[in-house]
Amino acid sequence: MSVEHLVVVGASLAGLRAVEAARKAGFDGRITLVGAEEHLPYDRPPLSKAFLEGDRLDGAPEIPLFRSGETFRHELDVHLMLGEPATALDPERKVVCVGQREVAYDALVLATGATARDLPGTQGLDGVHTLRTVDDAVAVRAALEGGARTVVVGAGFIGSEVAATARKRGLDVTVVETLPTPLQAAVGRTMGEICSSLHTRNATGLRCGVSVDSVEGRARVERVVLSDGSVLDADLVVVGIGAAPSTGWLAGSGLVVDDGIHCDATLWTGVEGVYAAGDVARWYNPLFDRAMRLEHWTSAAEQGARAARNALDPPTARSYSTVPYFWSDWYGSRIQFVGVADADELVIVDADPDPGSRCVALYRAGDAVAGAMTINAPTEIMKYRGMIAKRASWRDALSFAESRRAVAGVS
Ligand SMILES: Cc1cc2nc3c(=O)[nH]c(=O)nc-3n(C[C@H](O)[C@H](O)[C@H](O)COP(=O)(O)OP(=O)(O)OC[C@H]3O[C@@H](n4cnc5c(N)ncnc54)[C@H](O)[C@@H]3O)c2cc1C
Repeated sequence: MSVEHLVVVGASLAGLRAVEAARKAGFDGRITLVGAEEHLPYDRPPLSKAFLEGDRLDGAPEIPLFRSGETFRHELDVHLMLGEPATALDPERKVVCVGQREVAYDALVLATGATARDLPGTQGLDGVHTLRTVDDAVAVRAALEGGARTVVVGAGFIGSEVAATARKRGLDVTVVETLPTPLQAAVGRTMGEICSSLHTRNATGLRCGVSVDSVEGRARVERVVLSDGSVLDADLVVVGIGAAPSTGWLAGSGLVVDDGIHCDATLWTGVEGVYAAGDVARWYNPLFDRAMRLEHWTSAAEQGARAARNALDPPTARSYSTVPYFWSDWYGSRIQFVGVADADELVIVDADPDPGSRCVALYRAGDAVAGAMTINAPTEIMKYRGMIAKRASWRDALSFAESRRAVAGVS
């Protein structure tokens, strides 16, 4: 059956790319984009970076929108249903429920992303925030503008970026992390230690290997009590302890959901006409021969486009494979990572101890390069991404990295 109505649930990066790809592929049927937030699709990475720094005096930070409402309505010819979440999916009747309405589809792309995890016991306490949406970012930014003593819980990307921005504003900041180093889950312990030094060189307090016992205060947060008994005074607590895929509304739909919506290599859920993309999708990545769920900008964008094309024409569906890639900005340094960190060996090819200078590390799996991390070497990282995709040998990757070290050293 040919597709007359494409419905996309989740109006953010993956959902937007799905809509754009459908039109680019020449689809001239109806498209409906359903989004829980009232805002048009906007870009999340700036929310923990430039958006928190902004110095607009009118107190109205600009939302980093991808496209105007005009573009959605006229250029992309999309029917927008914003401000209300989809609450159920009935794949037998091919219907999505949004409030009291039923939206019938021929093809469906699920792009509902992820929701920030709360710190248990902090509900209802003013001054405690997660950072996932632009509304969260407005609240955090207002607190930073007020000069808050800031405690960040979790030294992952988002927590560390918030800490860097708060320090840039000259605020007193402490980051609390349960693991021995920041970013450990993503880049491993050794590279996590190098990331630690970015915090400590910038006078951010870093408390690793401890957890939060309680966050206390009357109506507002006043202090954070740690598992070693120490107490941090705080006006603002930003919780960056990860996100969970937004799948609750799919209960009873028959889709396989377990830490993400399970999909095959073509992003198909196994249910007729239903595909998934972005942070919510757990798909089989042929390049690594394993199922993955990524929370990275690049893969969310690419998956959105691929899922829509496949949903519109299942017989010609193509698989989506990728070398995972993310970046993060801390204190003016750009951290970039490609591939996977669970490797047999890590070699730090280049690590200059000076602040702001470059660092390059490679991860070996068997006799191939499986991952690479750089700090302040933006032109190099994509070379490693290409090598991982082509399954380049470890020897070749290492000799390339060494040759680049020589070049960087003399320039
Ligand atoms: C603060 C922040 C900084 C980041 N920085 C970086 C970075 O530097 N580098 C990087 O690689 N990645 C970064 N990321 C990750 C990147 O932004 C995400 O990977 C990307 O946004 C995922 O896009 P998505 O469309 O899959 O999901 P999301 O962006 O999470 O969007 C999902 C949308 O679906 C909506 N939704 C949820 N449930 C429903 C429902 N039932 N019905 C309708 N709508 C629903 C949500 O409200 C949301 O708008 C950052 C993320 C955040 C939050």
